[in-house]
Amino acid sequence: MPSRPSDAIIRLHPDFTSLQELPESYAWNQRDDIDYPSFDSSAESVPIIDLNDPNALQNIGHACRTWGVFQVINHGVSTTLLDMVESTSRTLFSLPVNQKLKAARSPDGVSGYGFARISSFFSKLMWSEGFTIVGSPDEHFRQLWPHDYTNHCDVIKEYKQEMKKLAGRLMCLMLGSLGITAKQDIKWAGPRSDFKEASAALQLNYYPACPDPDRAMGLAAHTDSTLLTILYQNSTSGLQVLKEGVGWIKVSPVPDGLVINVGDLMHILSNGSYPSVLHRAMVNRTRHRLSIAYLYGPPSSVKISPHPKLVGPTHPPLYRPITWNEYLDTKAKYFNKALSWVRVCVPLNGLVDVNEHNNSVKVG
Ligand SMILES: C=C1C[C@]23C[C@@]1(O)CC[C@H]2[C@@]12CCC[C@@](C)(C(=O)O1)[C@H]2[C@@H]3C(=O)O
Ligand SMILES: O=C(O)CCC(=O)C(=O)O
Ligand SMILES: [Fe+2]
Repeated sequence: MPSRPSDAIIRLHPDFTSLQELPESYAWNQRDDIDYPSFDSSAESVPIIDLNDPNALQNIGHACRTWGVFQVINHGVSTTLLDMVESTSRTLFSLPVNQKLKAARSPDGVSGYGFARISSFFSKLMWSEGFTIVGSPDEHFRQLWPHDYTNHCDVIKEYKQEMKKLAGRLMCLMLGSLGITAKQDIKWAGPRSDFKEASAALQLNYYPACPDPDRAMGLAAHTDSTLLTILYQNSTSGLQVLKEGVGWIKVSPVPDGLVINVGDLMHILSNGSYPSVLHRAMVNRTRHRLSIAYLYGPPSSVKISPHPKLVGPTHPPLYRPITWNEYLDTKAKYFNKALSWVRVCVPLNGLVDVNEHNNSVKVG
């Protein structure tokens, strides 16, 4: 037993660069995660959608229905900004462990440095570090870089602003492809349909190079509790998505592309038409990997429920109304079974939700 709480934190946050071999606590057996075959992009690949394409709305609808994930190009976010946010993230994770721990996420907090939140559902550790930003990054960044935090804060603030614009645009397209008009049908979209009151979190993920990548896990399979997630990944591949009936498919990085995941709240809002996507991150032997997830949801007071336009006598509402915070609490308790807990009717195709996988059992 560690004698002080800080020992426990340090034990869980090793200096990855000093490890020449994979410690047993990081060695996953296949059965520890969702066990399906993996394919590279030559088998089938996640759709890449050009937002300038006149058919973007239809293409997005098709991708959401069949994949729950797609990549976008020509999205309007500048390469310079993407480079800057990547550089800030890399600088952050390169700090000495003791410095990063000054901005550690508190046990009951959301923001700050820490290991993957979903770790508590697994007995094996994940080969990654994370930093969550909810609201302003100022306080935590001042702890990390007492003398020059302002530039890094500015980069994060600008990135969040640009992501919010893009997320609003994607909401209009995703809802539009379901026959829902943001302006008329979604009250909280606001008079300009810009979803100004939306909430969001930014999650920086770092996956160091790993001596034994085949036995390690960067981030275990999960769905995001969001309406949608916008993920930037650097040029090292690692993200995989589960395609029902096929297996794990690699999402290869596309220059300046952004990955869009359908989250659980969109699954609920669409009454199951757009299923949230199960995804995970694998690691690499020689190259580190960085990803930056913009997790986007409704304002805290808004209850998300199946949209009335998608509900009728033959399509009963499958989920009960729930706020984002209530859903996050459900997720923290039931993990990948959270959607089933919000379900009001027995699924038409059997007894479990499409995303419910029996992987929340402690292993090892
Ligand atoms: C808004 C949030 C979604 C998230 C939990 C959080 O409060 C902040 C971090 C998010 C994240 C990122 C990595 C995967 C994930 C499952 C996790 O453990 O933390 C998601 C959470 C989520 O979408 O449920
Ligand atoms: O690193 C990745 O590719 C996935 C990250 C992710 O799923 C998340 O932050 O929710
Ligand atoms: Fe995710």
